Amino acid sequence: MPILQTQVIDVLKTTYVPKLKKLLLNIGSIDGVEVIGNKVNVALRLNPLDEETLEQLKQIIIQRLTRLGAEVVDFEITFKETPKIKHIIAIGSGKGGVGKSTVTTNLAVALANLSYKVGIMDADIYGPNIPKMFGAEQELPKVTETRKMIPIEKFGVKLISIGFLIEDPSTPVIWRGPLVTKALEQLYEDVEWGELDFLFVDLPPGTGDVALTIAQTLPTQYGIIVTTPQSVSVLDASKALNMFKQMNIEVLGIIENMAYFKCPHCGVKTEIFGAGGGKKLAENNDVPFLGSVPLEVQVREGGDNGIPSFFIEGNSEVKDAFTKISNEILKFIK
Ligand SMILES: Nc1ncnc2c1ncn2[C@@H]1O[C@H](COP(=O)(O)OP(=O)(O)OP(=O)(O)O)[C@@H](O)[C@H]1O
Repeated sequence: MPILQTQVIDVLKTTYVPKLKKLLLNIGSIDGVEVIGNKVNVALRLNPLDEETLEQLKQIIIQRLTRLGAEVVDFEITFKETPKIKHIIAIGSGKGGVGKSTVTTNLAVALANLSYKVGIMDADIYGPNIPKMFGAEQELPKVTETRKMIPIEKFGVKLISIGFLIEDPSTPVIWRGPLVTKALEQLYEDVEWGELDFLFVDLPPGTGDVALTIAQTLPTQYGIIVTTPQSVSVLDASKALNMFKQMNIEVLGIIENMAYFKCPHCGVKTEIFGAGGGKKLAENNDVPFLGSVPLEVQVREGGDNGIPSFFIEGNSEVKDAFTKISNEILKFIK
């Protein structure tokens, strides 16, 4: 019986990579398969692998193709270049609307302002807000000769978002499972990030598929949780925190957003969403409390007008809050 190309592809699709316990297709792609009589040529493009794992992987493929009748198996393996990023920090929240994108935006510009090389990957593919927060909605990333996207640069931060690539950001993206995985992989791997000190990943709210995919496809080291002081938000935030822990992502800490409102006329502080929820969450879980950000009209206006509130003149409490939180982060990682 002649060996069919489709049979070889089926074998490759169902091959697990030893040690990593991932399917071959989770760490790369099949570039080509050629069958000439009993000889099979396999071309693969993979994430970098150590020599031992690569050798074991080849042996597994050879064994399985031998069972199909192959007598000679030749490999042509190329490796993907992985981005040169020192620290990947995922920003999550339990509930939507607590200010996760606002916090991501302002932390990124605060660190860029300290001369760090910073990027944001907007992984909120169901509601990408980062382009709007940076006033970059009309931008379209250029593509290099090697088919990599060049991030849009605003306020010293490199940005990639699905929002740049869909025609109408108000139309919800209704992708599921494998398409989401592919899109997230591309938003990370097929981007000319250059060298970065920090890549912030703005996750969708909650503990769904995207967060899991990020943990599996990106070498995410750290997580930050954003919550309001309100008890429902804190309860959901604790689920997000546990999700990070289960995925072996080190929790850098909790940020409490919309912590209080200071009346611009009389200076009285009102704790609209209650007080201390974020701090308590941090204490109960033995993770650092990174700081509080006040509720301010300028923050909302900045988000709507595409100017990060860190840059708004006279907006010192918010700027101070983000400066302090950035310094806390830098204490843990540099
Ligand atoms: N500290 C703040 N003061 C005033 N407005 C704020 C503050 N933080 C966030 N906002 C506003 O609240 C709204 C929601 O914020 P944002 O989009 O950052 O939340 P999110 O948690 O990323 O939401 P989601 O992920 O559900 O889309 C925005 O209009 C934003 O400008």
